[in-house]
Amino acid sequence: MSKIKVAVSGANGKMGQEVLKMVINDPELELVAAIDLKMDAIDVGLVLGMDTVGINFENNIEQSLMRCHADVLIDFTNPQAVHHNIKTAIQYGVYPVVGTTGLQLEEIKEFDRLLKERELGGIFAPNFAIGAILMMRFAEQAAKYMPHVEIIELHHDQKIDAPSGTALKTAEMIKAQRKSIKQGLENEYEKIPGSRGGEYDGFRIHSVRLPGFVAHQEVIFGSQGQVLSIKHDSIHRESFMPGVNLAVKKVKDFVGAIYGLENLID
Ligand SMILES: NC(=O)C1=CN([C@@H]2O[C@H](COP(=O)(O)OP(=O)(O)OC[C@H]3O[C@@H](n4cnc5c(N)ncnc54)[C@H](OP(=O)(O)O)[C@@H]3O)[C@@H](O)[C@H]2O)C=CC1
Ligand SMILES: O=C(O)C1=N[C@H](C(=O)O)C[C@H](O)C1
Repeated sequence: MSKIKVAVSGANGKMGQEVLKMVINDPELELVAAIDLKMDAIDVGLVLGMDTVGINFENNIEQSLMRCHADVLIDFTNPQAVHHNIKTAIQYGVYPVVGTTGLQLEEIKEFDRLLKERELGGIFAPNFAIGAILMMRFAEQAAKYMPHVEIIELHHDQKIDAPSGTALKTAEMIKAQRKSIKQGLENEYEKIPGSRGGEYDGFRIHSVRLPGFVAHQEVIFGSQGQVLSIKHDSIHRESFMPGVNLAVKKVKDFVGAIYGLENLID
């Protein structure tokens, strides 16, 4: 069986480096490009602290995809870069697997249309950790019975977007399960603006950013005389790798955009 040729964008980032290791160590995958803006002509292995692997970092996605004939592009960049990278992948007939957060639902719909035009699949997953997928699923179920809810997500202090993609996806799943409720007192007020967090469909999302954290989320449900807490912790970025690996291996089975890893693991 031929190997799946993989290009990685955001390859020198925190997630990108973890993805490079995962791809290099999987005999079914072949790393064909490592793209990152400020990196050029340095062997990937040297940056990862390994032996050379024969693939140099590149900083121009168009030139890179034209050269490398990748099957799949894995993108972990940032909300500003990801749109262009996905469009470029589709243009070159490459299947995108996207972990970058900050994309709007409207943008994913637009990618769905572009992917279908080219008969390609694409996977857009705000979180690739199986535990996080279960946490979201359990929260979705709980919202039917305990509709009063708040989300607290906690991340490292290098994270640019808030709330996290995971918190937004959880909020969308909760919204689909309950009638909108404007939670809290009518006349509650904030002595410091933002104290009650961001509002989504009448409930609150709180974002904590501190050194020491990786990626964590707690969904808290409250009703008469009881609270239910559903919590997930990614304590290392390797937690995301089995999900990314699965997405790379399954993306060619789809046409159009798949939003959420849960759609791959039923
Ligand atoms: N879906 C999931 O399971 C997960 C998603 N994420 C998401 O992944 C994204 C990346 O996270 P993280 O690795 O922590 O971030 P980092 O900032 O560590 O990495 C992003 C990398 O992308 C580079 N970059 C910026 N613009 C481009 C471009 N146009 N082309 C190629 N590379 C570019 C950056 O370079 P420079 O630093 O020079 O700007 C940087 O090296 C975030 O959106 C985060 O929310 C994170 C973890 C899990
Ligand atoms: O930036 C991160 O680190 C993470 N981003 C994703 C998100 O925004 O949900 C996934 C995970 O939480 C880590």
